[in-house]
Amino acid sequence: MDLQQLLDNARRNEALLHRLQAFELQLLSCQSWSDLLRLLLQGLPEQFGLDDIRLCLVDADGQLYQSMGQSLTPEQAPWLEALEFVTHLPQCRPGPVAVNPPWHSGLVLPLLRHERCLGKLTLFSTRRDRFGDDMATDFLQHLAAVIAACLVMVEQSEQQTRLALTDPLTGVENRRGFERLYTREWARGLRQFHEFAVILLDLDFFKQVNDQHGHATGDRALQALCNTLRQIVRPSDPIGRLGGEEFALLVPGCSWSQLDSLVPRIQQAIRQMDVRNDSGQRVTMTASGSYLVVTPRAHSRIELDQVIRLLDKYLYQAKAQGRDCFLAARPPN
Ligand SMILES: Nc1nc2c(ncn2[C@@H]2O[C@H](COP(=O)(O)OP(=O)(O)OP(=O)(O)O)[C@@H](O)[C@H]2O)c(=O)[nH]1
Repeated sequence: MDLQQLLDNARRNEALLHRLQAFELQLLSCQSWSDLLRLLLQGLPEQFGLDDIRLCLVDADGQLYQSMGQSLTPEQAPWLEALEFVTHLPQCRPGPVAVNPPWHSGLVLPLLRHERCLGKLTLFSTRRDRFGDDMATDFLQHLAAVIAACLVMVEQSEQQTRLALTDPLTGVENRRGFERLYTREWARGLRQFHEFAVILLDLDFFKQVNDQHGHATGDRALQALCNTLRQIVRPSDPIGRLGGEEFALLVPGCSWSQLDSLVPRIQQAIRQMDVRNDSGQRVTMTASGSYLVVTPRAHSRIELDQVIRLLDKYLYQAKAQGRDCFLAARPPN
């Protein structure tokens, strides 16, 4: 190799190093799955002229997939399909890998954190000479180590966010969490011209349950209520605890006629809940509530607070009508 070639190589390496350093800074500023996955799936190929990348992640208990699913917006959900989740990954060494057409060269980088393998990143190119046996991979291994650290960091940050949005007793969304999902559903409804239902419900005579059977029984009743609701709606349908014993359900794509059959099923399931007091005796429960269908419109945004205020009025009437009663609310124009 002559001097000119050596200089050219050195310049190329320096440029690559700068790009890697800039990319690492972007990685380190990621706080959510949305930031990190956008950077890895879109930024990495763009900024390094790669033809494709594949990210494989170890997710033994499905928690990682769930955490990403909860955090990404419905529009970002296809990113999950672009990732590969495995329960176990055999040790792999960094270096070139055999690839199938249309790719002509590939490089695999294990994502290691404190000697634990979190996954692997594979880079693909249509150029045969892009990833060869003689290629130095130390820069890229460093990048892989930063990616691994960011995966751990973002997972922790997402856990904190989740905790801040979750009701600790029942595990459902708290008011802020429910509001966030309502806002997301409103935006989705606007884009896809679809409606969604909101159901507000409140356990009847709950103070008596606490007074007669103790607070622990009351807590069990609230947990049983949430488990019951979870079994009736789809796993992805948001359930929120808005306060004490007041809960709300958001049911995407649910029409008035579907509510006509869903609401009685909810009432029936609550009547059948198996809540026991400290002596093992069954405590029967009922709930009252109100419901409406929200149709998002571009010109007038209806906030969750407005919906809940309206539903509260009907809930109050339902209670006044003797409880174990759900009323349809007249939606705002
Ligand atoms: N066990 C338990 N009780 C709670 C919790 N949060 C609120 N409560 C109780 O919920 C009860 C609500 O009572 P009220 O608002 O009078 O309503 P109610 O007795 O259900 O009467 P109606 O709603 O009119 O049928 C109060 O006794 C609160 O102390 C909780 O996390 N655990």
